[in-house]
Amino acid sequence: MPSPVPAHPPLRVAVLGCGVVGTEVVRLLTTQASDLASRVGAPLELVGIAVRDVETERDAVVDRALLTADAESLVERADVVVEVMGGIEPARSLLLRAVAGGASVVTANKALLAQDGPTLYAAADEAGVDVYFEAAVAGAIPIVRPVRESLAGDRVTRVLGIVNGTTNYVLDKMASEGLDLDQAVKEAQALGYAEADPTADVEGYDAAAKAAILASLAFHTRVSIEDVSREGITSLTADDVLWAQRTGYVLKLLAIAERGTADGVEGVQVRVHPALVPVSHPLATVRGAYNAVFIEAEAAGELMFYGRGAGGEPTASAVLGDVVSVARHRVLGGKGPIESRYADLPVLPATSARTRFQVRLEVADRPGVLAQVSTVLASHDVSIEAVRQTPVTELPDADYARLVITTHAAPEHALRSTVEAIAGLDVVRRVVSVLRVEGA
Ligand SMILES: NC(=O)c1ccc[n+]([C@@H]2O[C@H](COP(=O)([O-])OP(=O)(O)OC[C@H]3O[C@@H](n4cnc5c(N)ncnc54)[C@H](O)[C@@H]3O)[C@@H](O)[C@H]2O)c1
Ligand SMILES: N[C@@H](CCO)C(=O)O
Ligand code: NA
Repeated sequence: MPSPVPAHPPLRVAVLGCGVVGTEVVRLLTTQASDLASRVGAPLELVGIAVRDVETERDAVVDRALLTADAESLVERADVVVEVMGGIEPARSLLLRAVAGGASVVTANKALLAQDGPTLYAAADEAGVDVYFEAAVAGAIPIVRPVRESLAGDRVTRVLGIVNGTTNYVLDKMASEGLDLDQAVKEAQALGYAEADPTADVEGYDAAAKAAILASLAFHTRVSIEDVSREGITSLTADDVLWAQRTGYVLKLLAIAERGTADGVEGVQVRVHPALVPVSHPLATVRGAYNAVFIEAEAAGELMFYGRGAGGEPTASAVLGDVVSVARHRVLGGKGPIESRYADLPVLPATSARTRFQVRLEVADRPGVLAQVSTVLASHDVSIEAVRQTPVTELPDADYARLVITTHAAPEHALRSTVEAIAGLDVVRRVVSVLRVEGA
């Protein structure tokens, strides 16, 4: 026998946006209504769905009578506002209006939070309502709550994540099926993983937004998207993917936030860029649109959170979890955590990061070349970990060889000047690529 639904008055829920995620949120709110009511202690009554155009064709689960183009008045009739429309405006104004009117909010909008989250957090704190955003980072994976609550007693030192499903899907398809970047992006769009403008995915903006949110939570410091050094995957070639495989790595777009020092100052360093991950590292096994976040904390040690990072249904799971939490607070009292920024660490320049690198070169195939290249590395204090030289067998007349050099950790600025000096050597025909190695 299902337990009887307690006699608390219904909580009014408004959903803003009815696209990939919104449709699934509406579906779960509708089909799981009875279980959700039991878990919350009150029925969740869907009072409206804000859309751009009420005439647009919709999934059958969406009750057309609930559609409205008037999002402003909808938020004023709700106890809980779910924002899944994306973009900065009008999402920001609508959420501020919602909290000012006493509603708690749940949002999947990492772009907004990474750009101007603190304005919303402050307004919600002032109004005594909740802001929950589990879906904003790594879709269905519980990561916001673990970092902001479960790890609140520990000292996080590093967060390393695959937090963009589209780019992971694209890189995986390039490696496993030889698709080119554009073909793979189209597939990711069709599957509902990509942002409205997939440039946000492939140029790393989406991952940078998530990196900023994770860094803020993990290090109790305000980090905005402008603080994140960012590089996307658009300059990666099929050849880069192939050479990664040949040398024992997998190419991934990583979001990295870590404690560090620059000129004796302790702070945090936050960056997004493609990186070679050794095949033996847990992050190398993350395929398709899956995401994973690897956390190092002083007492907990290493933790990895893994699951579906994109797609309507998985993202809606995270949204609904938040809806239940904020709704429970309405029924039972209590409130979720507020913004924690007491540590106020400086955000260090990207050039202060120390990483390993893999440099691929085309060099003259004659004696003494390797010695010249390694002399340049040594004179810049960059230490070599491995070198691999391969003749160019597919071009019988080629008078050059391929050289792949993997370095030990070196500061980014040292590596840049080293590569410049190597490129200037007569025996070097071309610097083909310079990629960071992470997770080793
Ligand atoms: N798709 C995913 O896998 C995923 C995962 C995690 C988070 N998110 C986030 O969830 C949000 C929604 O993503 P999506 O993939 O569902 O996008 P989408 O483009 O499929 O849906 C957004 C919907 O909101 C509507 N909308 C936009 N502006 C509006 C306005 N001013 N008034 C009324 N309706 C408006 C659009 O018409 C569209 O139907 C974004 O913030 C996105 O970053 C998406
Ligand atoms: N476009 C995003 C959606 C999930 O935030 C991705 O590909 O990961
Ligand atoms: Na999540």
